[in-house]
Order: sequence, then structure tokens, then C-alpha cells
Amino acid sequence: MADDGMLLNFEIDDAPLVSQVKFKGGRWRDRVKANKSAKAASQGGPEPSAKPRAPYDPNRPAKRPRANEDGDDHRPAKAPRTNDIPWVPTHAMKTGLVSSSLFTSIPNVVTKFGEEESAEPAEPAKPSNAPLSEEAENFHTLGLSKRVAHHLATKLEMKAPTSIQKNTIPQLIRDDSDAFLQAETGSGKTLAYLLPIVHRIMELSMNEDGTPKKDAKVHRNSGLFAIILAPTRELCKQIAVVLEKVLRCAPWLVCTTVIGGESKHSEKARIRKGVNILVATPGRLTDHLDNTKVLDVGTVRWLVLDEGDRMMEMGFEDDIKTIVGKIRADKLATKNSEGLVLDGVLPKRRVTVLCSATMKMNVQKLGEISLEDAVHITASKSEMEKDAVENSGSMESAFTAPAQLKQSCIIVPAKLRLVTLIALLKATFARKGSVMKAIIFISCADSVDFHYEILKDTAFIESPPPPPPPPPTDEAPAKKPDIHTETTVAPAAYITSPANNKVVLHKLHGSLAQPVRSATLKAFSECKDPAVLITTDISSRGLDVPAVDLVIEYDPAFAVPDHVHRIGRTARAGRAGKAVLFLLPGSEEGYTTILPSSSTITPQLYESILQNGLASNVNLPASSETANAETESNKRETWTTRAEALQLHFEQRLLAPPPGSEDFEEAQSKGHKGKFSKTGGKSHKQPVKKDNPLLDAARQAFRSHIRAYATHVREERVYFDMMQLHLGHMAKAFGLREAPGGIGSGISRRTHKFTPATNGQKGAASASSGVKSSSGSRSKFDDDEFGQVDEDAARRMKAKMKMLSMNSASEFNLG
Ligand SMILES: Nc1ncnc2c1ncn2[C@@H]1O[C@H](COP(=O)(O)OP(=O)(O)OP(=O)(O)O)[C@@H](O)[C@H]1O
Repeated sequence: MADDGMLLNFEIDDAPLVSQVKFKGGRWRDRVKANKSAKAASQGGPEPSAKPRAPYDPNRPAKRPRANEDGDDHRPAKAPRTNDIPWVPTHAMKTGLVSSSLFTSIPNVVTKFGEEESAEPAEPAKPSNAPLSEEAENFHTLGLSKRVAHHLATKLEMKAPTSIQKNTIPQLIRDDSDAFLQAETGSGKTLAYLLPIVHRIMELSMNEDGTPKKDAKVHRNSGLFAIILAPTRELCKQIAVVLEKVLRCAPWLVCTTVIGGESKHSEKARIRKGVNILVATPGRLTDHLDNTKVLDVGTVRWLVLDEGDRMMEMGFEDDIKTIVGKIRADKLATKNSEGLVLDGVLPKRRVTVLCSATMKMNVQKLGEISLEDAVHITASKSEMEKDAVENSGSMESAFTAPAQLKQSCIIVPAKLRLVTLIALLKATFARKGSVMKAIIFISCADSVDFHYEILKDTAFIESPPPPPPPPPTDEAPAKKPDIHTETTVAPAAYITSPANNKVVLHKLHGSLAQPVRSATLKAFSECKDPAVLITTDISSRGLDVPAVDLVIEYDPAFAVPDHVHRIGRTARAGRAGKAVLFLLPGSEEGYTTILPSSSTITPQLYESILQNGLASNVNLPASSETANAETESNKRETWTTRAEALQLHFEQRLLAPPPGSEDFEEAQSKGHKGKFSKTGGKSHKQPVKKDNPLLDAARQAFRSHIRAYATHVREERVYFDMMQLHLGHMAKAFGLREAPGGIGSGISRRTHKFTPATNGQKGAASASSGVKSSSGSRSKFDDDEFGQVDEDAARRMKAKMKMLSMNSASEFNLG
């Protein structure tokens, strides 16, 4: 039925509507009104007065409380109808463009706004993950050699340790116990375990007075002393980069990675050349332990499991068991192959270090697999925090977000999500330098792909490839474009501003090839212009890009600990940061009550975001003449009309002929770029024969999004209730005019309700969206205030979800 949409938009130039114009598509009610209005206009009569609808009032205060009195009916309410407010045609109607209104059938918001405004502004919280004061602590007094401490201070600009480093480094230098490191995101756990390991390996080359030994310097062939495991290749690479920086003060030591994504042959070759510290993903290391003879773990003294809970979630439990088993089974060598005595300087036993910012049941299980009599090391807590943890009696509550991180949530009805996201980004990047980098978390890879496509500059997509760069001159050698980022890095449209005229868009998810992932991450980290990364949870763990000022959770995380990791990509090492969470009105609003936060999570209503972000025109791409012309010509327009025009523009883009198709060429040659359906004159363009790839991407993204929604952890499904999800409204957030079919085992709309009979017509029931009723007319249930999920279908889907959730990353492309 989505093909109906091909005729949904009308461009009528300046000609008045004539009575024979037959409006198609859009909402049933809007079509009827448009037809009536056109008829009345052609007859010179007054505007239709029957059933006048109150227009959405743009002057309504942004933070007007719209509490749901009874608190339990979250079904979208109908827009208020009053007889004393005249019906005003919407912006789209006035211009002949028909789209279902964004501001009708908005569900009630439960949150009460405005109360917090009267409260005294709270003092800004002191950073909880920052380095300690230099006067009080330094790395040398913790037991690290002067050489290492000096290197940290002068080359890495780290003069004082963070709290977790202060508590971990002396412990791992002096004691040979296993350890469980738990500290909030961005608190420096990586260096907390790396520094004592490097220090002790360096000690093998030092005399007792701290001077380097002349002849017995440890080198790459002296043995493998430490293995660090991390769940993803990106994280392994990041750890290796930090380690390499530290090892610059001991260049005779060598580290390397075995993470897959390159030939095993070259990994084997590197291992054969000799390595002292290995950073690996569990799967790849297991493979090498089985097949690479030169990989000798006899000298290994440390096994570090970074992001332990994530490794368990990703199904690495068996690999970790194998790795731990194989290392323990290999007899611990007291001397290396060259006769160098290791005991005494290195730990006398094999030490396992487990790291996590959050504590889940699976971390405890991992602890049972890998740790023996481990010490639990945390960052020092303030007395207040200690009390909170003791009173709760739960380790789960011991983790929290960095205190200086400002968290807020935006309550956004489903159909306004996309325009609200644009408005938020537009406002965010409006002032030059205020925000340099933002990360947007989305639930699944298909949705990341779609949002990247829709947000990138269309001129970039539709324009012919740029001419080849001029031949290099002696002065400035031409920079080769990176082929790996061709499809993952692009200029952004819509969110640029005169002050900040270049925002660079990036996308990252687990379905991309490894070289593409690495190159994209590098491009985002090193981008000098303001940059946005649209990504899945693949970027939620460990990713350390210091300049990230803002994290947007456009789709809430599947579990609270994931949320903590996501927002932890900002406010790192004492820096400031903001996190914004998108929630739907209704049960989702309750989700904030279970989120750990040292301060209140400030609620905001979408209206204020739209008002702020759409206070001026959105810079639509060049191909959108229609929308641009309208926004410019309409002097009285407000943020609501801008939001509608923007939504309409997206819907048009999805329905436009695909670039390269005959229809597209025709439209281009006629100068109708971006215009694809014309009525009101003689020309009436036929529906396009081939779907725009963007439309396919939107449908696929929508389906994956709905499926992903069903995978929220059981305990949190009370907030993320499939039954309350309005598919029709959600489809609009993907620029779709109706929910496409084909979701899992099939979600269909509730079909057993009947409308009251009007005009002698029998109330209609439809089997699904867009299906004609037995009376031949479109069912009222096509209209978007109905759209609850059929219970049986949802149950079936849930059952399927349960089954699929075991393999969710591949099935739903979540990773
Ligand atoms: N002592 C220090 N002084 C200044 N900056 C530091 C110090 N220690 C670490 N950092 C910086 O803090 C940032 C976060 O460190 P790291 O990635 O190790 O955090 P983490 O605790 O592992 O976080 P996550 O749990 O999110 O993985 C890095 O950019 C790192 O360079």
C-alpha cells in the first residue's frame, strides 16, 4: 500500500484549486477537508464549517504541563475540537501539499513540567572521574618508576592519577592477587591496569638503583608477559594505541594486536617476530592458541579482561573459558628461554584483572570463571556516595554516571521524532565551537544506515562524482581520498548553520567491513570540523574520543548498564558533557526513574526543542526547491509549519524517483528536481515505477527498529511496551506515510473495533493498514489515531523475539 504514496503530494503553482481536483493519499480526514475546501473555493463559497478543527496553537507555552490525569490510558488522544476556533488550513493544505499533520493525535505526556524551574539552580557538580590534584598525588609516589612518571607528565600530559589509578597501581605493583576493577566510565581504567604491567616488565631491564641494565635488556623475543582481552576490534586497537604511547619510554618492549579483520598469516608473522604484550579479541586469540604453535603462553603473568560484561553478552564465555584454561594449564616458566629470571620482578603467580564500569550478573559469572580470591578495587567514593551504596545493599547501584555529566530527556511523540532530532542537532551546532562532536545512538544497523542517508547532504548523493584531483605539485602533495570512508563519512545537510557551515556526518555499525569501521572511527576522532557519529551500541563500550560533548540516545538502550556506557562516551576524565535521551510519551517516561544519575534528569518537551531548533529556516538541500520556496514565501510561518514542511520534505524525498532512473532524469530535465507529482494543471505525472532506495532503506529501518524494540530486557519492558507502540506514528519518524508490513511474524493493527455509523454507512473494519473495507471505502482504521498492535501477533512476535534474541546481533543487525 505504500505505493499509494506516489500521488500524495501536489504542486499547484499559483493556480487556485479547482473542483475537479481529486485529492489522494495522506490522511482520510485531510483529503476530505481538502476536497471540501477546494470545492468551496471554486464555488466562491465560505470555508467548510462542519467539524471545525482547532489548529495547533504555536503560541502555546513550550513547557505547558500535559499530565495524563488518570495515568493509565496512554493511547494517543485526539486533537481538541472546539467550535469557537475557526478551522485554519495547515501550511501544507494552503500550498496544495497534503501530508498528515504532525501535530494531531499527540499522546498525553505524563511528566509535569515547570516545577523544577522554580527550584534554586543547583551548583554545578564537581567532576567525579577527573585526575586528582597534582599537589596531593603523582604517579611516582604510587610506585611507578621516575622514567614512567616523567614520560606520562611530559609526553602524555598526565601529571596526576585519577582515583581508580591511585587505588589500582600500588596494588598491582606490590601484590600478586587477582583484581576486579570497577569505576565509572572515563575514569582511566585502561592506564590503571596498563601502567603497573609496563612498570613491572620494565623492571626486568633495570638495576636496583633504577638505571637500565647494560646487557640484559628485555626485548621482543624475551617472552609474552601479558594478554589483554577486549570485546571489539575497535576497543583492542584503542588499547593498543594507549599502550604504544606508554611504551615509547621503553622502546625495547613490543605490543601487538590479534583481532581478526586481517589475514591470520600476518598476525602469525607478528607473533613469530616476538611480542611482550598482546591485545586480542577472545575469538581470535582462541584460534591462535589452537593453531599458532609459536604462541607460547608459558611466560604469561597477566591476563586482563577489559569490558568483561560486554564480552559475556557477546557470547565469548566459552572462548574465555578456553583461554583461561589453556593459560593455566601451561606450566608457569620461572625463567624465559634466554635464562632470564622472571620470578620476583614479575608476579609469582598468574594474575587476572577484570575491568568493568558496570556490574551485571554475567560479570559475577565471569569472575567465577577467571578470578581467584580477587581484590575489589573501586575509585574512592565520597562519604555521601558510600552511604548510598551501603544503604541500597546492592553492588548494582555502585555504578553511576560521572557527576559532572548533565542528563536530560526529551519527551517526543513518535511522529515528531525525526524533526525533533534535526531541530536538536540544528540548535546544538548553531554556535561555532560550542559542540564539536556528538554521538547519536540508534538501536539497529538498518536504522543507522537510514538516518545517515537522510541526514547527509543530498547534493552529495545526487551530484556527479567530483573531477579527479589536480596532479600533485612539489609543494602540496594531493591527499588521497580514503576509499574506506566513501560510504560512511559525508557532509551533513539540515543541521549546518551560517556560523558552523560544515558539520561532518559519520556512521558506524557492526555490519561494516573492518577497514571501513577503523577508518570511520579514525575520521570521526580526528575530524577538525564539528562532527556527528550515528552508531549502534558497537560504540557504547570503551570508545574514547575526548572531544565528544554530547551523546544523544535517539533510541533508548536495551538495558540500563548499556545506557551508562553510552552516555559515558562524554564527560570523560573530568571534562564536561551532556546526554539527551529521547522518550515517547506514556510508559517510557517512567524509565528515567531507574536510571542512575547523581542529579535530576531534566525533562524537556519536544515543543521547546522544535521552537529553539526551528526558530529559523532549516537549510534544506538544493534539491528541495518546493520546500524552500514555501518556507521563504510564507512570512507568517512558525516553528510548527517549519516542522511540517521539513517532515513533508522527507516524505517527498522518499517518494521521489530514484537518482539515475528514467523518472529522475525526466524530472531533472524538466527542472522539477525534487518535484514528482503534479496536479492542478494538465500534466499529471504517473507514479514512479521504481522505488527510491531511500524508501526501501526507510522501510527496512522501520522493521528493524520495531523488532529491536522488542528486545529490551525483560525487567525494563514495562517501560518499553510493544503494545503501546504506535506503528503508524513511528513510521512517520522514518519519513513513511504508513507502517510497512513484514515485521517479524507480522504485527497487524487491531481490527475488531468499529466506528460509529455515519451518513448511513456501516462502520468499517480493516484487516491492516490501507486495506479497503467491505464497503469499498478506506477504513477509518487507516487513520492514524488507531494503530495498536494486535495482541496475538505481538505475542507471536515476542516469542520469536525471545528465540531470536539469542542471535539478535545478526538477525536484527543490532551490532
Ligand atoms: N591520569 C590521567 N590524567 C588525565 N587524563 C587521563 C588520566 N588517565 C586517563 N586519562 C584520560 O581519560 C580518558 C578515559 O580513560 P579510559 O578510556 O581509560 O577510561 P575508562 O575508565 O576505561 O572508561 P570506559 O569505562 O568508558 O571504558 C582517556 O582519554 C585518557 O587519556
